Amino acid sequence: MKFPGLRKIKHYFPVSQPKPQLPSFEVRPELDTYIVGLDQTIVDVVASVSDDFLAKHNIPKGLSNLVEHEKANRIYHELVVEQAISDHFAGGTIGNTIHNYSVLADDKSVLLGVMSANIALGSPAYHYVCHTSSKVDMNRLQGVAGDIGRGITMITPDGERTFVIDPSDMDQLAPDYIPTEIIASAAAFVVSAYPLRATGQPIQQAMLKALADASAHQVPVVMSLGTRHLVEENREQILQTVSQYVNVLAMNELEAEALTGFADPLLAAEAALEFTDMVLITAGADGLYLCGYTDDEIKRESSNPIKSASLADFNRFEFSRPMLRKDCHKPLKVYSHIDPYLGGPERIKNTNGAGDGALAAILHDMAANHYHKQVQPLSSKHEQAYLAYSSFAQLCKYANRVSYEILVQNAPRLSKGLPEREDSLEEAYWER
Ligand SMILES: Nc1ncnc2c1ncn2[C@@H]1O[C@H](COP(=O)(O)OP(=O)(O)OP(=O)(O)O)[C@@H](O)[C@H]1O
Ligand SMILES: Nc1nc2c(ncn2[C@@H]2O[C@H](CO)[C@@H](O)[C@H]2O)c(=O)[nH]1
Repeated sequence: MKFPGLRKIKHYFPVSQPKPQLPSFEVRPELDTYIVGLDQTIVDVVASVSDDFLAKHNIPKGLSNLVEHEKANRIYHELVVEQAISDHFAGGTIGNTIHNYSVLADDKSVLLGVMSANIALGSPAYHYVCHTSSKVDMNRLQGVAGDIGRGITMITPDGERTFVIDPSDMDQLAPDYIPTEIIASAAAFVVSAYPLRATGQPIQQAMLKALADASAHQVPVVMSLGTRHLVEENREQILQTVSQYVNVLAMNELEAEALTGFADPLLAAEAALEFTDMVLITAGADGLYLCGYTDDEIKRESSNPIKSASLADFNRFEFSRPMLRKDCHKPLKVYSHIDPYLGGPERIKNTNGAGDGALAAILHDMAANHYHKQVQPLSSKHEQAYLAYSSFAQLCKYANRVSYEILVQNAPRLSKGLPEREDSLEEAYWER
């Protein structure tokens, strides 16, 4: 476990102690710190297209559109003929998130989903496996006869990405392949709302089983919302699932509006905190917001400039550490916001996965807290039951930094961790 982007070290974080056992790629619940993600396994087929191409095929821009196999095939072959396809990347919003977690934390994660039982060279499954970190444990995947999903990722000249999803066998994950004992010892369980649109498919039951397992074992549940029209079309079901199971909700500002009715991210976060414990809202060129709860008795005042927007002085207590609402004697809502790192890259060719990257950073910090608590249970860092190692403000810095890295490398999965020298983000970030 690498330390998640540090300020000045005040607490001992034992990362250099050698592990007593021989290393193993398979997760060992009693020994390892890891997170578990459940996803529809998807390979992203990346192509450059014009806005006219989207209009011609009647594809709403910026969204993830589930289409029937015939239509996806027609579009795919047209792109092949036009030589518009530039790459195949492993994708899936949670696959990306846990891969990025494993790269950032330099530690293990477990992927639950399906995989083609026989992988042919150049097949979607082949590309998926080639582009996934070896620290992502794929031993728990369910083998299927057909292909994993194919997500045609169309990048328009403005850098926006639009998906056409051809599911193939990606929704065949059965509840029998949910390993309760692995989820029970995880530092967090992460899932997206996408399976909720796979009506009548086995993955819905599998997801419910995993959510129930995580809740039963007090494993924090993290959910990302996916795409705006998914939220519009399944709003009631999502609200019910979030209220029942979810501790950390991640979404962009469009999804937040579809869920809460508020276009303003702070008001959307305030509303969402009525049914979950922490909210990450990414807002493109406006940066990101992280909001949640702390106990009024241990709140910490920010030394950053105090900002007002739709809520007055909203970031006043952003130096507090997040807690579950149920663990606070007197819950206080805390809000933090950050502008894009260095104002964002000079030129953005592809925004795909920037939000997933931010969530991976939050998960790293949550897992670091879990790790630290296991090895330093008497540390003052654990006098209260905190959800993360760092403060809201520090989490924002880290998440924002990771999103930037995804944007500059034009791919949703990190190929390497953040530069060592930036393990102290403070100097590198704030003084430029
Ligand atoms: N145009 C931009 N300029 C500067 N920073 C940006 C821009 N777009 C995105 N970012 C950075 O990336 C983060 C996440 O971006 P965004 O809100 O687009 O995520 P998203 O829509 O959830 O993405 P995805 O679903 O593809 O993962 C932002 O919070 C910001 O830090
Ligand atoms: N699981 C899942 N991921 C998706 C879907 N549509 C787009 N994505 C992924 O979202 C990622 C970007 O956030 C891409 O890498 C896509 O593969 C979907 O329907 N299900």
